[in-house]
Amino acid sequence: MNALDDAGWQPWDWQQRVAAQQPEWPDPEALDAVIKELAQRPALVVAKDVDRLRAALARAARGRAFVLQAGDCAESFHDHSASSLRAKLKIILQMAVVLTYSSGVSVVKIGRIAGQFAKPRSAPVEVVDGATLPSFRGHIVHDDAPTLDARRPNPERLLWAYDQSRATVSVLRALTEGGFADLSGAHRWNLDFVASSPEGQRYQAIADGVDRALRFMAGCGIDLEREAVLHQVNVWTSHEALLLPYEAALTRRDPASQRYYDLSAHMVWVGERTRQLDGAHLRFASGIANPVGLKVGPTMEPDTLVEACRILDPDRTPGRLVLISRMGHDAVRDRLGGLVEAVREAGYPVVWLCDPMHGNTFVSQSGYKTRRFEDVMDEIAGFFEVHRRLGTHAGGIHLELTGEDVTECLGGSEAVLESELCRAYDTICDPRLNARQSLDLAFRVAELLIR
Ligand SMILES: O=C[C@H](O)[C@H](O)COP(=O)(O)O
Ligand SMILES: C=C(OP(=O)(O)O)C(=O)O
Ligand SMILES: [Mn+2]
Repeated sequence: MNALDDAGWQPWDWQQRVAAQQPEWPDPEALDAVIKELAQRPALVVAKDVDRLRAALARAARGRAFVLQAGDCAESFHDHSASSLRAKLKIILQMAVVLTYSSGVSVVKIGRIAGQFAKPRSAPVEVVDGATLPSFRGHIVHDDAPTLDARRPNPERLLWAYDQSRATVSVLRALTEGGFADLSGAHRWNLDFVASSPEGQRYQAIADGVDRALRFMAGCGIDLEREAVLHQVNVWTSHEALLLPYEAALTRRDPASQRYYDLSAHMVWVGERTRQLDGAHLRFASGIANPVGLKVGPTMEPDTLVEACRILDPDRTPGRLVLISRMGHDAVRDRLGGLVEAVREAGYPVVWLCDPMHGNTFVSQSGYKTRRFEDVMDEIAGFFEVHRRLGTHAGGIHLELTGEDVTECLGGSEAVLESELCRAYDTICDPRLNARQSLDLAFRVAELLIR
């Protein structure tokens, strides 16, 4: 047992462990100054809302809700207009309506948003146009331009990421609490370039159905104005807790409960590349009261996963731990079952999500990092098959998507072809599903949910 296991947890004690995937900050004093500044800034979310998300996830752990966690691979400092945020929100709301309308299951909506800036990478360097450069690690670290100068880590960016996250949280709140997300407006969420497509028209029919249901309820004497659930929607925030100085600086002790909360987001997760049992990331995540996600890839062994559950959720609290399977479509049917069984036998009340993106990435002949829609769907289908066989709950999906009309993933009903990837390949990191592919996926997942 490590000496740390006996001591009380502290927000900075992860520093006694090895932290993988941290940038090499050229000026440690400048980083310290930024951390001190961040620690003085207001928290981005409040502990009460973190607890509400945990309660919602506890319902998913009991099989009573389905989680939709979605957003960019990496948020960008160059693209955070209210209109692109609105488009992101629209597609998430549309997908949730499709899932709930078709299956009757309530959907917990979580954005990869308002803090999803830092990226772990497989290799420390990349070659761009013949030049060898430090790999791009997200705008919270450096710029993505392919020059040595742009790729130098700059700690000031932690403050810029905080500022952008704060603005994003406030636009999100205005949209979700100010009428935009009212169910009676479900027609308005159809994005222009989606509306005339087959998926858009299929969605339109559902929005008509929602209207009819609302009229029916009003006709039965239910005062719809007073039903808050119809007018206010929660879209919780989440990101990978990768840059531990940023996370620790925004970790605060709740005066009521005396527990520590990472108030940079409602939920954070530990990635596939930083989930070492004796590493700094698990140590940090073990002590915060937030719901915590853990990516579970194809090399994970059942014993290791059970030990990670013990570290992250020793009290077996429903809604605390979210296991995000990202096996790849060709491995999910072989690898997932043993892990689900081991966790169940050990008695951890986790929520299982399927991330069908990160195990299915490849580089196209034309040099674009991409994913096939059919592989993504096949991994989700395999995930449902495994849970159905074991009698456990397929708790949700974790996706990289955007509300924009991009061409980053191949296939889908509009069939993006390899030759078209160059038309609108706008991501700064991994390829995202575009709005039509995302809606198409929601219809297909709804069919899996009701089967
Ligand atoms: O999600 C983002 C990760 O940084 C990414 O999947 C790793 O990609 P890489 O293998 O290109 O580094
Ligand atoms: C890096 C990511 O995933 P993973 O850790 O599963 O590779 C991610 O979700 O962006
Ligand atoms: Mn990614």
